[in-house]
Amino acid sequence: MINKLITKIQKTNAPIVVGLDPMLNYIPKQIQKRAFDEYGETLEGAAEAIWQYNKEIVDAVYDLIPAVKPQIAMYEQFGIEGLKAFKKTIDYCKQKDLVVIGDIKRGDIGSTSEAYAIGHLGKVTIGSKTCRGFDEDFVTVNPYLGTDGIKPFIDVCKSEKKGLFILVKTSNQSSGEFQDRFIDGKPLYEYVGEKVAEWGADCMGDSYSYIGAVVGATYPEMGKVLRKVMPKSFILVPGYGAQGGKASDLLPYFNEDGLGAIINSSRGIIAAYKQEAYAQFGDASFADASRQAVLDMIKDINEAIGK
Ligand SMILES: O=C(O)c1cc(=O)[nH]c(=O)n1[C@@H]1O[C@H](COP(=O)(O)O)[C@@H](O)[C@H]1O
Repeated sequence: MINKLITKIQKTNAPIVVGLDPMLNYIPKQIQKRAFDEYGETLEGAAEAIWQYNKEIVDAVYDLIPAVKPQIAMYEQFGIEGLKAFKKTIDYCKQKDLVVIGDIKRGDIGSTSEAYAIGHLGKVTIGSKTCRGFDEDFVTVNPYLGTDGIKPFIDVCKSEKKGLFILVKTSNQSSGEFQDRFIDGKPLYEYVGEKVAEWGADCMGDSYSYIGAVVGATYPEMGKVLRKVMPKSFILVPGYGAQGGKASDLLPYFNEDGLGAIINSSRGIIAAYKQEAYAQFGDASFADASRQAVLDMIKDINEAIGK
């Protein structure tokens, strides 16, 4: 799947991923009304609204981008109905030939991680049959539990030809509380980066490992260091746009081959129509605003990285 991701990035000339993080208050009133008229102001109604919203956005942008990243929390808040919308979104994006990164941030003791890995990337055995649960192409994983919490995910990736993005340095304000702690002269995030490189070494695609990392756009100095610590790992870079990350800071996340990073924007794309810069589109053309925001993001990033 890492090879597909790279081929798609090259084809679209867009090292970006659109985050499908639907909150009800981003969804235009006309879509909410249609869903609520049919299903009431219920979990089902909300799930229908987020699915319809996602579908319109995906239809408007799929030809421009290599990948999407649905964040499961946005769906889980609506319980089982929300998870059904999560699955529908994954399947629809795969039909459109997009690479799907399930942002699930899981990680637990080995046996539990194995169940997460099976549910999201692999197949579960039921009697004489095997069935697929969510079936994303990549997932995000939290490495706090160490190697035995990560290994089941890697094993499933090996057999399924899928991939991971492991949290190394997150984009949020408090990420330094633990991640920047110095241990024997080195920050913790560097140890985690070294581990990602080690885990990824025997998981190579054609040019990059399918064991990648997450490094926030909001910490470019650390991004620069981590790029060198994990030269063969693709880096998923959230924090551009809504969290203040700037294109001009992103060059160090890329390797000299012009590859190695994929920049995420969620709110900045899916709720673009609410921003002043795209206000002319209005509620009715929210998906066109998202398309324009994707075009602007691609231009912004490619200019900054000299492409
Ligand atoms: O793993 C992630 O994607 C992630 C890691 C991180 O360090 N920071 C971060 O913001 N994210 C996710 O990236 C998305 C960012 O959304 P926006 O700030 O709206 O672009 C959300 O889905 C976050 O959960």
